[in-house]
Amino acid sequence: MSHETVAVNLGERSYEVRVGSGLLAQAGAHIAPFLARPRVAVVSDATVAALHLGTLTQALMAEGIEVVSLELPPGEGTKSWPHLTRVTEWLLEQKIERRDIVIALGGGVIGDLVGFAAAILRRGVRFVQIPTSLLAQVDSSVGGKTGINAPQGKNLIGAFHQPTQVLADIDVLGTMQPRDFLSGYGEVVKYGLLGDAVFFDWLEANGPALAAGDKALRQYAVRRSVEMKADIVERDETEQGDRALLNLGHTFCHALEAATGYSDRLLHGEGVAIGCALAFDLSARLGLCSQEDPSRVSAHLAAMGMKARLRDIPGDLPDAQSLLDLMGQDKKVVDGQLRFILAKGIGASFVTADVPADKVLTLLDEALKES
Ligand SMILES: O=C(O)C(=O)C[C@@H](O)[C@H](O)[C@H](O)COP(=O)(O)O
Repeated sequence: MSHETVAVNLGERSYEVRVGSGLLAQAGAHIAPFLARPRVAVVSDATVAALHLGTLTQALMAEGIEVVSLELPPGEGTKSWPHLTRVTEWLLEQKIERRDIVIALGGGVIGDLVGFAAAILRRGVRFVQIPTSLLAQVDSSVGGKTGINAPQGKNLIGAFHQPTQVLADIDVLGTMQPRDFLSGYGEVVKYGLLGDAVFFDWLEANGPALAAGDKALRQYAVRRSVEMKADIVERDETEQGDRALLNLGHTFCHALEAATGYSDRLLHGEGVAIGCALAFDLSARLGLCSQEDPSRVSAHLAAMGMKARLRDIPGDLPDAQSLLDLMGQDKKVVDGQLRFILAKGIGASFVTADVPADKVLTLLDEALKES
């Protein structure tokens, strides 16, 4: 089966992201060249393990690789200290050495948690990402942001630790629930909005067919998203500047996720999509882009059947000031000053600290009152 390769060029931390059909069933052949001895540890969640761990195990064993595996509970609650402790102590019990490879098989939660465990185990072991959700394939498996959540906010504890390889098998997206798939699509839209207007045009034309299951369109969307992420990460691996562009929509999203208790009320990619719509609304209000741009963003999200406005989040939300206070824990805050990703148009985002708090408050207040 054919696959495409996107290189992430980071000197001695460089690696490839392979995108295509049938990669899971060939994982042994892809991973074997990196192994110092024929043994790997796989960490997954119970839902993903039931669907894909058997295929992965067979693929590894076919190459003579011994497999030990651990299954964790699915859900955002797993990105926490207790499960980090469990993973790291299990890897130590399995005598995983520095030159071994740990495999993260799952969505963003498993990738972030296992990547962080790999970063701190014996001061750093290598790991391979096998992302099984759209969100993980286009975003969280690439770029080396690993970590867990804190009561104070999402992803507040973590490390930069690049994977050794990423295997994004398009076929596994076929087992995703539609809501989870569309949540991942929120991150795909983000790439068009932040830096590639032509890609956003393409998504407007092809998004519905892609969501309906067209594999060639899915492969293109994943590959293009990964290319864009790789390009930004190569320029700024540790988010000193440009990498913050990948946070388009996330300042609002992180506050909304905290306000909804990281629950089923709002999935991460849904929050990113709503956050992107709010960032474009704010940009238009500040006179940075035309009023047509936020309308186009909301129209595309609505056409995809996605949440696009605050009113689409079920249940009550806190008031505008409380949401603004939640944004205060954002990792982009410098000297207590919030930084936003705003846009001069579709595909033309930039990072700025020059956003009056009263404009954000008014925007949120009005959005909360929409019915
Ligand atoms: O990789 C990055 O850099 C990103 O910001 C990508 C985001 O889409 C991703 O959701 C990330 O986990 C959020 O990062 P955070 O630093 O705001 O927690």
